Amino acid sequence: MYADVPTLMATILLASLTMAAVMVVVGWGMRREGLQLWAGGLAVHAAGYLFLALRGQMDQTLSILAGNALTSLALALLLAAVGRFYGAHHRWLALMAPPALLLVGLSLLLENYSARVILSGTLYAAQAGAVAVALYRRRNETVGRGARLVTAGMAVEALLMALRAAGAGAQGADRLLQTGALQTLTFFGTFIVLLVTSLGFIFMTKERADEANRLLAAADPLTGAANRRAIIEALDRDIGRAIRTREPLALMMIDIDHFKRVNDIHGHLAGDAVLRSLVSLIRQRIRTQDIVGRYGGEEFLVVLPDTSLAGVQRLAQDLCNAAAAHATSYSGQRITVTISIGVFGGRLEPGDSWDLLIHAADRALYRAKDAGRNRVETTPVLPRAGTASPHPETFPATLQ
Ligand SMILES: Nc1nc2c(ncn2[C@@H]2O[C@H](COP(=O)(O)OP(=O)(O)OP(=O)(O)O)[C@@H](O)[C@H]2O)c(=O)[nH]1
Repeated sequence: MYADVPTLMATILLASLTMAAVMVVVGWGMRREGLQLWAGGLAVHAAGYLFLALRGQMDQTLSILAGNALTSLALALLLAAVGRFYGAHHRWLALMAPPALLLVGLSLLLENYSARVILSGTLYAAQAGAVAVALYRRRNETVGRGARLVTAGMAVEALLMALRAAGAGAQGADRLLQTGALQTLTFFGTFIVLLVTSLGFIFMTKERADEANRLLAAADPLTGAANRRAIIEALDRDIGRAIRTREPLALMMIDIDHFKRVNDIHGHLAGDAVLRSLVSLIRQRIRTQDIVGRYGGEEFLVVLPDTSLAGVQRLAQDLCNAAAAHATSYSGQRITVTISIGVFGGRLEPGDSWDLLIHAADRALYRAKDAGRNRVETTPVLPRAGTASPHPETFPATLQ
């Protein structure tokens, strides 16, 4: 099936304009996400196709030069949009080099159709490939599937354009301008890529906003640690994994000693600063897979997957010493506190639940307080038998 080229061009033009309009609406007020740049790229793409489609009804040189330079500029804007999404600084000179190069090259090759297709196809392929590579490099920083759509779409576009250039090189014929299998393939391909990548980019911004909201909802606003619900959910999830893998799991319950005095002597805001600096002290010492969460006022939980009792004991003692040696500066005052830590560490069995672990760590903490504070107490034992639910009020709705 060979399709009529002007019809295909008009379809791409309309699709570009429609997607640009959709992005302007979706991205209103989100300038930093790059949606506006992507929409600008689509609008420029539409303008490029208008010049290309009007060949025969306008000056041919203008149609060729403007049509191709604008198409290349559109791809440069898409690359800029991806850069903006990741907060990178634009290197406008490098971005504008391909359209400028194309403009100069095509002016010199006006009489040679296949050379023009080879040049433009090669440059478009490089530009689309650059977008795919930029996204692929940042794959670990990206949440969701939107970026994968854009990466795949741009890789396909690069391939199509390379094919187009190679086809022109092989055929060396003016046939490409008319309807032909390759021509139809590249136009249909570009049409699909345009829709897939634009939707993918919208998903990217949406997924990132969702992730930011999710993190915000899971964080304790004062300290930035996971909030009570989030830390219990993390503990519950890691318990399930530890039971499956038979790896040990550890839990620390950390409580600031005589914290009431800090508030009474230095004020509540100074107390808040102490809480924040304790969390950063903990964070400096734990691994990336460990999670710290605020369980209550001045009580924190740290969940440590794949950690033995001996390992967590060393870490807890180190934390205890570090906290005692640390002073929080707050409006000219230097506030020192000590902490007590109750630790559970060991292997779990099917049926063990998060409230058992919290109960075990809580009991150890109680012993640490009882033994004079500023110390670590550990237990490898869970209060399994006859302990129905020591903290029934702490069940988050999602875990019931
Ligand atoms: N500044 C501040 N204080 C808090 C916050 N949440 C709870 N607190 C205070 O933490 C203190 C906890 O006091 P207690 O439970 O008596 O315990 P403690 O004084 O630390 O004594 P021990 O735990 O027995 O060593 C109370 O004074 C609470 O007001 C908070 O977000 N900010």
